[in-house]
Amino acid sequence: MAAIYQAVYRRASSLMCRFHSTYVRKMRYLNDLKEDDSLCRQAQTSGTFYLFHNLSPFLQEVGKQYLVPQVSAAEIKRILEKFKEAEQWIEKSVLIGCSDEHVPHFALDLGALEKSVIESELKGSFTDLRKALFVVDQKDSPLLASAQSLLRWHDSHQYCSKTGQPTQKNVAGSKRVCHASGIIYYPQMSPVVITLVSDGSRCLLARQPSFPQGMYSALSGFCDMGENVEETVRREVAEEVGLEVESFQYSASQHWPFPSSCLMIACHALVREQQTEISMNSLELEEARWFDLEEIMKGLKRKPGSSKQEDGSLLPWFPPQQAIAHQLIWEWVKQQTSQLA
Ligand SMILES: NC(=O)c1ccc[n+]([C@@H]2O[C@H](COP(=O)([O-])OP(=O)(O)OC[C@H]3O[C@@H](n4cnc5c(N)ncnc54)[C@H](O)[C@@H]3O)[C@@H](O)[C@H]2O)c1
Ligand SMILES: [Mg+2]
Repeated sequence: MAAIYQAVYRRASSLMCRFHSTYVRKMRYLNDLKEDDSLCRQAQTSGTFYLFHNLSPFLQEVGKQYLVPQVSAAEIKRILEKFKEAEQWIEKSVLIGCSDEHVPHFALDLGALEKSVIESELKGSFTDLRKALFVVDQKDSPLLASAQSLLRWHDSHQYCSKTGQPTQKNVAGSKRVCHASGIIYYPQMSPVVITLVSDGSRCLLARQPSFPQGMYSALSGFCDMGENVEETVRREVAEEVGLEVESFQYSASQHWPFPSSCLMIACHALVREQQTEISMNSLELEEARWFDLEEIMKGLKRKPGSSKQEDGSLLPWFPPQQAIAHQLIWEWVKQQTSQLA
């Protein structure tokens, strides 16, 4: 009966979908896969897989490029048969998207299997995400970041925090259930605000002790429970550099996988021209200072390796394109240069 119902449902939704755009149809299909375990299990047999090993994505180096291969289900099966555990491993995969033609994409972490065997079979290597995000084509970075975040979430939510019993994932990996308590766990992210403070003609960038040498970025901070974005912006700027935000404007957002699954909410904030003296919180930051337009333009042209001077000191450089801080700095430059024009 259930099978007949599902077939009728699929036929009805495919008829309805004819009137929808490619995007709408794709989103509806992904949602169906999340809701319907048997549909998703079937999709695993025709999908493609992005492989990870202990949360490091699999890349192939071709010439000077790093590619993120999509491995077919048949290829995965062939490799897994070497370990005699094929079926069990496919079950661990999580749905991360699909093509316009509805070929589903999954991410699969083969962390417990011998890394070198998989690497030599597929001619590539598992690469730390902190490197991978910055060497692959820019269109692939968000996919690797969100896939790793979802895999990490599953890895750290194997047990119910109330009963201590194992939790079970649905086939798509969009939730986990504790059958003892009935609690459903959904993947979580932490909202973080990243703010580029300006006094009208300069912008404020800072260094955390953990940053690579010479790199400066916009101020960032996790949202506290109950706060809205505006309150976080005002609090973080006050806490970290002792300034009061007068006005702020939302710019864009980005998923960021470090330290684990952040939703970065990027904003521009203005402080009063008369109140620009920085009082830095040295528990969080090792340096915070104002930069004028010329310094910013020079810093944007520098790469990490090119910032060292002959006397060993480092000239400032800023986060790469993949980080939303980069976009904030460019928006500020555009706004400043349009004012000058
Ligand atoms: N993509 C980008 O351009 C970009 C730029 C800057 C920072 N970031 C990210 O923003 C994140 C937050 O920035 P921050 O370190 O300045 O935050 P922060 O100023 O709030 O300070 C971090 C501290 O906040 C506490 N904290 C509160 N809630 C937390 C949570 N949910 N998870 C972890 N720690 C929590 C911890 O004590 C931690 O040491 C960083 O992890 C960093 O990766 C991204
Ligand atoms: Mg901070």
